[in-house]
Amino acid sequence: MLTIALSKGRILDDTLPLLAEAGIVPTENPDKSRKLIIPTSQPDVRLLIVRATDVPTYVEHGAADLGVAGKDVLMEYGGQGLYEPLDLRIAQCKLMTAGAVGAVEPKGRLRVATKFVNVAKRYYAEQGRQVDIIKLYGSMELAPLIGLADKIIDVVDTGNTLRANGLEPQDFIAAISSRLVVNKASMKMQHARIQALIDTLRKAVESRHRG
Ligand SMILES: Nc1ncnc2c1ncn2[C@@H]1O[C@H](COP(=O)(O)OP(=O)(O)OP(=O)(O)O)[C@@H](O)[C@H]1O
Ligand SMILES: O=P(O)(O)OC[C@H]1O[C@H](OP(=O)(O)OP(=O)(O)O)[C@H](O)[C@@H]1O
Repeated sequence: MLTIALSKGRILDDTLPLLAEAGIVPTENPDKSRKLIIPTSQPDVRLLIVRATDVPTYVEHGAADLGVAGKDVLMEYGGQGLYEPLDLRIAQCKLMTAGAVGAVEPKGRLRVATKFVNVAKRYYAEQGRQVDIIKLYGSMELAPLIGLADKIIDVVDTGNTLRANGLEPQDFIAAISSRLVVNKASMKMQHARIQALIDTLRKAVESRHRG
């Protein structure tokens, strides 16, 4: 059995057409189903529906052989526990700092609200900047508006969410897209099968971006 961990929403929506090119089609619509284990057209391939931030955990521990996770999530998760053989070039955005339009940087310690605590610590450590990191789980844009933090670190695509809340993007941290991740033991034990799937997905990604 090959088990693939995916999260609902944009990753699922953008990954299903790629899996379809490898002949893997869920037997029911995972967006509508309440089931968390979804069989596919291939009797020995199943999908696990997990939270986006949990994908690396499932794959590293071998509960899933493969998964699809945003580079932001992988940067935050850290470690060497997973193979990351393919950039699927889906769910593309940027990891940025952002703050209130026209805000002046505080002289003392900067307060930064984010769900990417490890990324934030690394980023400001590299800059030699003293910061207080405030962990949030969502609605980061609220923090500077309400005086909880001076800045946020979040993913930005169109910038609409920032604009709608009187914030502006500031410093670029990383280009983000979703990656195929593979459990290290699975890669050894089921090498031919997983490599064939990686090759098919790579071709599907390349043909999409050709021309
Ligand atoms: N506005 C966006 N445009 C493009 N890609 C995005 C955008 N927002 C997030 N992403 C990417 O898609 C991935 C999945 O995002 P999604 O919104 O589905 O989950 P999430 O809300 O971050 O996770 P959770 O539901 O566990 O809180 C993110 O990790 C990021 O890489
Ligand atoms: O620059 P933009 O195009 O506005 O995109 C950025 C927004 O997209 C994501 O939220 P999403 O829409 O996924 O909702 P979520 O908070 O439920 O993840 C992210 O958390 C930002 O708030």
